[in-house]
Amino acid sequence: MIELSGLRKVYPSPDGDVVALDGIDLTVERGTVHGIVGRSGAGKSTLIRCLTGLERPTAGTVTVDGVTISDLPERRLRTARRKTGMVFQHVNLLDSRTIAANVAYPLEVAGVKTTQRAARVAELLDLVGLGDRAAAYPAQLSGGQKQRVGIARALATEPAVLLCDEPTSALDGETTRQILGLVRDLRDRLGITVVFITHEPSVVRETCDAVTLLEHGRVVQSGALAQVVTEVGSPLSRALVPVPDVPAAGRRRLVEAVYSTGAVATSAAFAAVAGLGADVEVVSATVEPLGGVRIGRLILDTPEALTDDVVARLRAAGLDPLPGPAGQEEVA
Ligand SMILES: Nc1ncnc2c1ncn2[C@@H]1O[C@H](COP(=O)(O)OP(=O)(O)OP(=O)(O)O)[C@@H](O)[C@H]1O
Repeated sequence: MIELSGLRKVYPSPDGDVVALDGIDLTVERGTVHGIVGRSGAGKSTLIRCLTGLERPTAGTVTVDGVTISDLPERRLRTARRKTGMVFQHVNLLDSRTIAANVAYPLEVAGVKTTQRAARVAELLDLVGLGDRAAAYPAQLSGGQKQRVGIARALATEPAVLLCDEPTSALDGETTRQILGLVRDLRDRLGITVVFITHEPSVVRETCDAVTLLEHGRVVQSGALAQVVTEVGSPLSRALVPVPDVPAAGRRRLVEAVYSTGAVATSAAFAAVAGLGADVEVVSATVEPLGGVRIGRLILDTPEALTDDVVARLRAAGLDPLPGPAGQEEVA
């Protein structure tokens, strides 16, 4: 559905070139929600702008729904952009227009006839749960309702892809959950492909089917959510299934272990840990619900001499263990 190949974007600046994207290869499967995470400046927004065609890559290709948009001339790009809807953190609605007229706007621009427009707008407002607010004005809506209008407007031209740039970061917890529920619902009902930029691990856990971590314009880790969280010691496993900090002082050798209840029940994992004996201490742990299973992450404090045995026994019990570096370093 979305194919990025060797995508590179360099911004020239008086202090030297800024490499925002440095050779990104990425596939986003049709009908999935794909999270893009990474620190500020990692290149997330640049990636989204390349997907919309607003930004021309310095090198590489961007293919959306079979069309290589990075090669298109400007005029054809304008039509191709209708295949991509965008939702931002702050919804820019036209205050003087009703909700219905805001959602109708992209249809007017696309030249859709008035009668067809009215039917489509009603359908879109129903889809986002605002069927009864068509005549309201933006000032009369809550932040979450405005975001729903933004989503309806983004879907007006029946895009194959919905690009979401931090759409929930200005919303409270409950409203965020409702908007994330709506995004999943749209994926299921419309089969739309969603690319979702976020800073929040909980948003990825609740919404994404797959996730990509960017750092300095490069892909550090990418894959199905269930897969990346069980890659013990990986940055996405640690970020998405966090455990409380382990103070380094007084520790012996730390062993990190991960399991999924898809393969090992928590009771079996705990029994394996208990079987290691009183000399092995659990210093931090969590069990996080994720995609219909639960993911457990444990940090064990182990006598140096027992480390190999602990690793072997945890592995035999179906956990993925990773001994930390010898010495006092943290692995949490
Ligand atoms: N128009 C531009 N001109 C010059 N440099 C830019 C431009 N846009 C982005 N950059 C630089 O490219 C790099 C990636 O920026 P980008 O905005 O894509 O990161 P980001 O991951 O979206 O960050 P944030 O989470 O803070 O929005 C940064 O070093 C940024 O300063």
